[in-house]
Amino acid sequence: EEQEEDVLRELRLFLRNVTERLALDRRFKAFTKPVDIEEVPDYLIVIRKPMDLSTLLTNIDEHKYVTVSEFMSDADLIWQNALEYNPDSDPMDRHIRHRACALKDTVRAIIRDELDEDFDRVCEEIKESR
Ligand SMILES: COC(=O)[C@H](Cc1ccco1)c1ccncc1
Repeated sequence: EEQEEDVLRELRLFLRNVTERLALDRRFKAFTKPVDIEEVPDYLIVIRKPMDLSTLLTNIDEHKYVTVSEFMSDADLIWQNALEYNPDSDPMDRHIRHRACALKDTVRAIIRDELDEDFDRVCEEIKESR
């Protein structure tokens, strides 16, 4: 009902704010747009589900997420894909993996510090009811 749509609107505002703050962080520049398949032709062979911060924003606007947990599953793909596609010991791979780990830790810290657990529970109840 209307109260539920008010809750999901607030969820989208929270998720947009988190995602935009990540996209402004210079460490996460490589994660802001999809990996360029022309530049990296084997990327889709290795990575089954590409994800990036701009796609998270599109998903939010398309009402794809009813809970923070659903958002986190896609957000986690960004750093997981980077660790998987860039596993080597060369400095470039180590650099993107360091940034991937920083992204993982930063998302978790923001959610821990800023997501109200009662609000999250209401979102989970809406999800269960649908
Ligand atoms: C999330 O970004 C990536 O996984 C690409 C993969 C990539 C390899 C070559 C071109 O792009 C990346 C970008 C910047 N620095 C390292 C790797």
